[in-house]
Amino acid sequence: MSEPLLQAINLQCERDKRELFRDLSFSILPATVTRVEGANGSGKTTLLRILAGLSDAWAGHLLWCGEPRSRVRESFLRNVLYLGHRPGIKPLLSPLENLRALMAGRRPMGDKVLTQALARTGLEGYEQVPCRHLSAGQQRRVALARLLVADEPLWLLDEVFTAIDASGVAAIENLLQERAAEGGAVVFTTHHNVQIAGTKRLVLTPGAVGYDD
Ligand SMILES: Nc1ncnc2c1ncn2[C@@H]1O[C@H](COP(=O)(O)OP(=O)(O)OP(=O)(O)O)[C@@H](O)[C@H]1O
Repeated sequence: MSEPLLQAINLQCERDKRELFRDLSFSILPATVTRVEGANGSGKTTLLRILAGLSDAWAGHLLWCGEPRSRVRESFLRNVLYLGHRPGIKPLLSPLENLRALMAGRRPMGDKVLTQALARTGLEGYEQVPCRHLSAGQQRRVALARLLVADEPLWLLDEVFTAIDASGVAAIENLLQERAAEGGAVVFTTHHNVQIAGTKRLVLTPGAVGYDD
C-alpha cells in the first residue's frame, strides 16, 4: 500500500470556546478522493484550512510524507493546492490575468496553456473580460481552470461546486476522479449531491468523527 501524503493525528480544534473536533485521526493516501461532510458550522472549512496550513487554531500532529509538517513546510506548500469556498478572483482582472496570478510562484506556464484551460471550463471568448462582468458561476470557473493546470499531488477543495451548473458539476466530478486515477489525492467539501466512485467519507459531527478507512 502507498504511504500517506498527509496524516492527521489527534487533531483538535476549538473556536470561540466551542469544540469543533478532537481526537481526529486520518490518513490521506495518493489516488484517493475524500469528502469531508457535516452540518453547517461543523468545521469542514476550518479543517481544510488547517490541512492547507492556513490556520493555526489547532492542536495535534500533522505529517507530510511521514515528516512533521512544520519541518517540511516549504515542500508541503509547493505540493498542495487549496481552493477556498470563495473563488478568490480579483474582479478588476480578466480570467487570463487571474489565472496567471493563481499560478504565480508555481510552474511557469504560457498563456496558450492557460487560455486552453479557460476554454475547457467554458470561458472561451471571456479571457480578456474583467471578472466583475462575469456571472458567479463563471467567476468560479476561472478558479476551477486552475485545477486543469495543476500538478500538485494534494488538492484541498472547499465548496468548489457552488454556483456551478449541472454540466459543470459533472465535469468537475470527472476531473476529480481522473486526478485520483493518476495518483493524486483530493479532499473536498460540498453540500451538493456529488457522485465520485470510491469516495471516502470523513464525517464531522459534534463529539464524534467517522472515517471510512
Ligand atoms: N476565524 C474564526 N474565529 C472564530 N470562530 C470561527 C472562525 N472560523 C470559523 N469559526 C467558527 O467555527 C465553526 C465552524 O465553521 P466552518 O466554516 O469551519 O464550518 P463549515 O462546516 O465549513 O460550515 P458550512 O457548511 O456552513 O460552510 C463555526 O461555528 C464558525 O463560527
